[in-house]
Amino acid sequence: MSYVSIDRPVDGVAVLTLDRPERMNAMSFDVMVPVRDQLVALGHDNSVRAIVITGAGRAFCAGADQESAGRPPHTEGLARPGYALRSLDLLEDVIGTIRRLHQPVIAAVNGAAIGGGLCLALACEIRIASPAAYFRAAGINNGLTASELGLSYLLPRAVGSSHAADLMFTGRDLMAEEAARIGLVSRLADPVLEEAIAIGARIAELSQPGIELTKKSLHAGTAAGSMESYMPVEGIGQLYLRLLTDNFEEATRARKEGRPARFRDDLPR
Ligand SMILES: C/C=C/C(=O)SCCNC(=O)CCNC(=O)[C@H](O)C(C)(C)COP(=O)(O)OP(=O)(O)OC[C@H]1O[C@@H](n2cnc3c(N)ncnc32)[C@H](O)[C@@H]1OP(=O)(O)O
Repeated sequence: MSYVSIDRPVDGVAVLTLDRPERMNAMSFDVMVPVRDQLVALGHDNSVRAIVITGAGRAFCAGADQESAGRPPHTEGLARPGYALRSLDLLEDVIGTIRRLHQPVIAAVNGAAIGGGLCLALACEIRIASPAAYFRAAGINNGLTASELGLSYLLPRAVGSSHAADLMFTGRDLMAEEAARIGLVSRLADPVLEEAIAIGARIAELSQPGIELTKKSLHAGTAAGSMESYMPVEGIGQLYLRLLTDNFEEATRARKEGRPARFRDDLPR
């Protein structure tokens, strides 16, 4: 039984669906090990230029699996704190994998995104939501800390420290419209998956190294100590593509000729 499916609805775009709707796509080992492995495999597939993550059924992802009976696989001989840590390691690995992929990842949030599900959405570079979606920093409701899987790093950067604190201290539900208003998601769309695939298709048309370097600099720039120290790094990326591809000249020609640019990323000078 596989709880993850991969589709290729259009050239260059892969859709990974968490597919355990009866458990609201909660993050059990048997869901998240294949999620991690499939993401790594998509990362090595050069025909995939953008990845969409969504959930089957009513939820995007209900966070940590609260119903798994017994011991997760590969944890024989470990006491409970030991296998709880292994479970966290796996989820952190998924979040880190998304950030390390060279392709942009788009969260198509179709319903509840709770606890780790919120973190999964936040790890994606682009988040869009269905009007039915809602979000909850649920760790605090479960007697734990709301800080998990990068939330205290990612959420304030997405919505600002005041909104992040409001959500993390109260564990309240953030409905789709408010999520769009405070910038947690960039668009609301119905059907959300169709819109996410269209965004992926647009990305797939563009220069691949340009997109890859943009992803790297988006993350490095967010973490940089100062704009002045970071601008030269951005500049090196620009120069690298300017010197190694013909894309800038092609974009200029295309603009003058009133046609879409045809980027070729395989032109060594
Ligand atoms: C490191 C990471 C930490 C974390 O992620 S902490 C956060 C852990 N997650 C949660 O606290 C969420 C708990 N779940 C809920 O609050 C609600 O559920 C939802 C908001 C997700 C959905 O509510 P509704 O639409 O009313 O559906 P329903 O009847 O509660 O759930 C449908 C079925 O899904 C199962 N389910 C829901 N969440 C989880 C989960 N996290 N782990 C395992 N199963 C879950 C339920 O039990 C139920 O199943 P059945 O129909 O057999 O009663």
